[in-house]
Amino acid sequence: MAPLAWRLAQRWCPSSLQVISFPVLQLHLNRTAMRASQKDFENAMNQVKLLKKDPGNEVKLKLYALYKQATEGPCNMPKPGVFDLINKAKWGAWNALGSLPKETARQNYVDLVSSLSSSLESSSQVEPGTDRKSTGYETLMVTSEDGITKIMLNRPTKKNALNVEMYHEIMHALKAASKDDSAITVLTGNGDYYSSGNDLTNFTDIPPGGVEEKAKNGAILLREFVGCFIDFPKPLIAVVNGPAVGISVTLLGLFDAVYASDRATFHTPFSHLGQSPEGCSSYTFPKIMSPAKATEMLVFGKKLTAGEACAQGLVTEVFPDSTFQKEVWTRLKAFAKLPPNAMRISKEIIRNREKEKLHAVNAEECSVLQGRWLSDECMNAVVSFLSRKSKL
Ligand SMILES: CCCCC/C=C/CC(=O)SCCNC(=O)CCNC(=O)[C@H](O)C(C)(C)COP(=O)(O)OP(=O)(O)OC[C@H]1O[C@@H](n2cnc3c(N)ncnc32)[C@H](O)[C@@H]1OP(=O)(O)O
Repeated sequence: MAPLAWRLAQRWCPSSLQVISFPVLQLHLNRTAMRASQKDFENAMNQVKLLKKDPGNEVKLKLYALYKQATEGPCNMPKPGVFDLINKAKWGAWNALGSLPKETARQNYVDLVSSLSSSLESSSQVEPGTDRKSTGYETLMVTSEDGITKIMLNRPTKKNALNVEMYHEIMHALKAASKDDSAITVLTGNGDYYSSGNDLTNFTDIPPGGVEEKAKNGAILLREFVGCFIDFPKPLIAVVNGPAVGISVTLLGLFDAVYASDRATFHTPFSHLGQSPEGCSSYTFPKIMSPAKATEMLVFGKKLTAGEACAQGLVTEVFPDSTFQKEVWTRLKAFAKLPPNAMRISKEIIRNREKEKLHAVNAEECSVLQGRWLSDECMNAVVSFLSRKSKL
């Protein structure tokens, strides 16, 4: 039997559509809207065939899954048997997209192909300057157009859990976005989740210095990571496409606006995990929603619906999932046309008053968490998840 990689390579462009030779320039000029048209989608399928280099199995599975979701909707195949490795991998990737709307899948497919085209050198010419894609990210899809830099968490099969690489890549993408010519920056998730929070396998890779060194390194990384959100100079908007857990929720207190699908939920189960709040939430949440409501979330782990989170001020506005992407991106594109320097300066005035305090809170939270990570309560919770005994 041919190796898995080769057999996937033969199937990664699942369309039977004929190759239509639209120039790549047309693809970019056609993209007057953030949402991909059917023509963009077809162009992207053709682009895939022109890639010179193999993008690897993980990407090919993503392409397959997004294609199926865009054309057929949620996974409708029965789960293949354990020995049917190829179809099981494909089924897993498609199924992980959950109820992601077809239009969003189509847009994500186009974005993914576009980022591949620039990173893997398509054999076609890409017109410079019309549209920019950041390259080289393993865990993110970063695009920049219409004055908006979109940073999309891109580990849908792991519910966009943040592994160590993703923490670094987000910091890198934020630093790049702070200097690019976009007016606003958006963070969102690919697939059915916004993010399931810290990747619990981050706890498994113990360095020679043991668990103490691991906890110390984790606290240093977390402090730097949250610091990037505190200092981010442009309007930063969260487009919460689905459930959000842990650090992906706490960070929302540092965003300038939070738009959520009515499918989204907000869950900070720190006590269940033997941990404590981060992302400056011990300071921002009581201010945003009252100390008692913040306690329900951060201490007792109460999960909020999008409507509840909006009523408590954590979320700016909730949209029906069926129109979420359309309504939010229309609004964001209008915001992105506002004078960028005025927006930056207004944000600075609001944020500067709080910056010193936020950095101090961040430092304290990281130091407390460093201790929590060494506790039996935390270790037991992580082992329990990793040995598949528990889920939220
Ligand atoms: C530098 C360090 C900084 C640390 C900062 C600290 C932050 C604190 C937090 O963020 S606390 C929150 C931690 N998150 C969790 O505890 C979530 C754990 N995940 C779950 O409970 C569930 O996966 C779920 C409820 C999110 C989704 O359940 P569902 O049944 O819909 O899906 P699966 O469980 O089958 O998930 C699909 C695959 O994704 C893997 N996965 C999901 N979330 C995580 C995660 N947080 N860490 C690691 N892996 C995760 C899951 O294991 C499945 O993988 P598999 O297909 O290989 O089995």
